[in-house]
Amino acid sequence: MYKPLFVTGIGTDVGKTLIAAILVEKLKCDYWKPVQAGDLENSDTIKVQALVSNTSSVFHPEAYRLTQPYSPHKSAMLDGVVIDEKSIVAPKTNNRLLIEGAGGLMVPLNDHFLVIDLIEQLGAEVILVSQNYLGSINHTLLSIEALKQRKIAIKGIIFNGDENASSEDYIVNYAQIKHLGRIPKLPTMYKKTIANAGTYISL
Ligand SMILES: Nc1ncnc2c1ncn2[C@@H]1O[C@H](COP(=O)(O)OP(=O)(O)OP(=O)(O)O)[C@@H](O)[C@H]1O
Ligand SMILES: C[C@H](N)[C@H](N)CCCCCC(=O)O
Ligand SMILES: [Mg+2]
Repeated sequence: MYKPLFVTGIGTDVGKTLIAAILVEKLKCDYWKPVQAGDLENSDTIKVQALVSNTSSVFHPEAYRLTQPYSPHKSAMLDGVVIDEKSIVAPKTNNRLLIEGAGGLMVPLNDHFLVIDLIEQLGAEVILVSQNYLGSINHTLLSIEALKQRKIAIKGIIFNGDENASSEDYIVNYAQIKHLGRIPKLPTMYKKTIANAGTYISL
């Protein structure tokens, strides 16, 4: 049986949800976002569901649905709840499960438990989403360093947006991880665009 795939990023807003949709469609796997902070009426689960065409992927309900768009520990506090990591248990499925985190790896879920701890708890392997901007080499290598320190398996890295071949080469050569592909800026967010974008990723 496959380990779950955990899609994390070098920060928030780097394109995890978009890339999760492309992967769910490509692999026909299930999708689960354990903690949604804010945007409940247009959650990441709703977005991915709207972009996926196949009918075998199952979209599992979030463990925590928080009303405010902040770091989950703060959103939880504002809603008067405390996220209990023991209650975040992967949904049962016979299909491969893709999990999307919130923000990057060191984002807190409560006062002692971070997204990276959740990846370990779930026994998942990681796909890291990076974007090319000035400063992104540092953010990317720090993320990889944290994963390696915990001996978390890294399936590879996907770059999102404009190409920067020299940065991408530096990162994969230095960190010795697999370049799984790059998703260009997509002009439209239709199901067909997402299905076609699967060809940009080797997995
Ligand atoms: N390759 C792309 N082409 C066009 N638009 C993109 C691309 N990647 C991301 N976007 C847009 O950028 C925004 C942020 O992307 P996305 O929601 O996937 O980020 P995220 O990493 O999932 O954020 P969060 O931490 O909130 O979960 C969205 O509006 C998304 O549609
Ligand atoms: C609300 C937002 N869309 C994300 N899901 C949460 C991002 C938390 C980032 C926290 C941080 O790194 O400072
Ligand atoms: Mg997202």
